[in-house]
Amino acid sequence: MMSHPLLETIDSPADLRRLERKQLPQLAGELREFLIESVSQTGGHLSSNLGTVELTIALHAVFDTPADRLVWDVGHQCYPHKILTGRRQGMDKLRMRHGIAGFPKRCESEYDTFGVGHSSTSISAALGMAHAARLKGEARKVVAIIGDGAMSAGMAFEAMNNAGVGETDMLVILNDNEMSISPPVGALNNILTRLTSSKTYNAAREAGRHMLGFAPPLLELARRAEEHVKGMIAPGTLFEEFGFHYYGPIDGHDLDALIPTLENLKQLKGPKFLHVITKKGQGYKLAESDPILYHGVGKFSADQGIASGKGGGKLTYTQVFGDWLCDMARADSRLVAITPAMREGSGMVRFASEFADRYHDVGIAEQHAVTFAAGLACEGLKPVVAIYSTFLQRAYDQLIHDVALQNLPVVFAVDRGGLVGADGPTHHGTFDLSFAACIPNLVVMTPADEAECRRLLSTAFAHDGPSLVRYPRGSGTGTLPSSELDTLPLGKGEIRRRGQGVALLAFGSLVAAAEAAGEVLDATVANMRFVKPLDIELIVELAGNHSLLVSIEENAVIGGAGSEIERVLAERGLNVAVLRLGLPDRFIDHGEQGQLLAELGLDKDGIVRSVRERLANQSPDRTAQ
Ligand SMILES: Cc1ncc(C[n+]2csc(CCOP(=O)(O)OP(=O)(O)O)c2C)c(N)n1
Ligand SMILES: CC(=O)[C@@H](O)[C@H](O)COP(=O)(O)O
Ligand SMILES: [Mg+2]
Repeated sequence: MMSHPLLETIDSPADLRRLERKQLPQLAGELREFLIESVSQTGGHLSSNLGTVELTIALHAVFDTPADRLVWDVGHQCYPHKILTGRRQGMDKLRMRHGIAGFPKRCESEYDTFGVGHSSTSISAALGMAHAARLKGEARKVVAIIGDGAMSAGMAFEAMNNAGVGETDMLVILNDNEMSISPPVGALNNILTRLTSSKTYNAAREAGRHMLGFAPPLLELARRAEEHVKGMIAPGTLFEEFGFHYYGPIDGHDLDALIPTLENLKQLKGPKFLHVITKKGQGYKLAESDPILYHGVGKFSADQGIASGKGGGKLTYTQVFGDWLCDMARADSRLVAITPAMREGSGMVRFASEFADRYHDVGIAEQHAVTFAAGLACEGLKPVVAIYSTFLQRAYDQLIHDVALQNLPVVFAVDRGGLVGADGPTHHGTFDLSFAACIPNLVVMTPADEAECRRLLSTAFAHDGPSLVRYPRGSGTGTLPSSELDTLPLGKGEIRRRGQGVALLAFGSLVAAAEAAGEVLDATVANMRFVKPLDIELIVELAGNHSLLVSIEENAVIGGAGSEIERVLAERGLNVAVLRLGLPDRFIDHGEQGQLLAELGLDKDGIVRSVRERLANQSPDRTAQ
């Protein structure tokens, strides 16, 4: 690591506030350099953090943090904030087991005012904090910092709608870098582009400094500034119509514009909206020219950049889905595909270019994505919603009310099911089997490997009703899918191995670990494939000739597939011992996927251990069969 003499003197924002204004550009330079070095060694979110260096310095310089509240949206741009709030040295374990989290986390620091990872919560949370401050008679300031992508979500507008009618003091900063993970979409993006590309923007960049940049007489100046900016940029922006006082756009990399503007805004009352223009990847040429590639990175060489694909890597489930989507689209013209702003992560880049008119990126709008799919299905199309498990949580009512209740044939390709690793508890997809299994009409499938994933996607597509195929982040056993679009029988599992006494009933990502454990235990191993409809015939058969049934799933053990198996057995009066293995009733921290599974006893050794312990404690009348 290079030395960062000024940055190394900053252990808290109070240290930063002691610096002279003229030292801040040097601090920004060192902070940016430190970010590139440290993220290249740990992996993490890079482009967004490079874009918020100056904004973060300005916020901590102007506001009295932690008494004043900074509320970051999504939180993937919070590394400069972490570094300046006493966690610089923790950056070498960023997102690693027992290291600091990749997102703001209340239990990690008093400066992390709101836990986050999902987008578009900041304005609501900040409004709540601002109301609380008013009710408690506390003079603190509250600032929400939200990106242009996150701003497109319904939740952000629900909060604006609520905040704009009152006089509650709060500042919303729109960090507009004209990017979501992929290029931004939608009408809001067009509005922002008009605001920032108008002829007056360059003038406004200068004017922003002059109008809000010098203090006395502050209120008079600010009032004039407000009117002036409003009139100069646009006669009435969308945000003003919501009841916010709109300022900007200003250059979010210019500390001389940011600091005086924030100082003045800090003293104005009511809901305020500051539009800041930044560049994703700022200051690191490679990330500036490919902010998508550098949005979320693994380890890489800071000098050389991310090595271009060498090929030969294991096929991921995401790629299996992406290939299937293109093949199925070619075979069936009714297929349309929808992503809520996750084109790259969901494996849809090729589909988007080959089937542009059947591809819909709806922005960060999971609820809309699902109901939009329902509408398409009503008219005879076959929508495929590609969505991360954790983000589907946002659209639970839409899944039930708009899709399942009307028995509409929408396919949910649910990626990142189970533990996702470094993103941690905000992003683990560990509840979907529980929340999907209880929905009538919905078929719920868990492929055991990549080849089966493709076949279950085809099965889902052929099914005349709602269906969900849930697969994990990364690769599985490496079983290569065929190029066919063949299907599997609905609600039928398979026996992978016949053994004695114990039957392991495994779902999806844990079938391979169950098979390995089955070898050690000489147990029967079933690949259950379907959480709904469960293969009841298979369960009854296994209950008849084994003394212990063990359900194994990468999902909350409460309400998951194992619970369903127990329910089926109880309903039929089958008295066989059941051990349910799955995720415990607590949130699982960040860490490497395999390591987390091992710690939770969901790898081969853990399964063997749990089964042996259970057999050792099992009463003799239940082990007699
Ligand atoms: C509810 C939800 N949906 C999707 C995501 C995935 N996601 C994380 S960052 C991001 C883009 C956010 O864009 P923006 O707010 O403009 O921030 P930027 O990446 O440009 O810094 C998306 C889609 C998420 N975190 N939460
Ligand atoms: C912040 C966010 O929500 C995304 O950037 C997420 O971290 C992507 O996860 P994957 O790396 O699994 O695509
Ligand atoms: Mg953005």
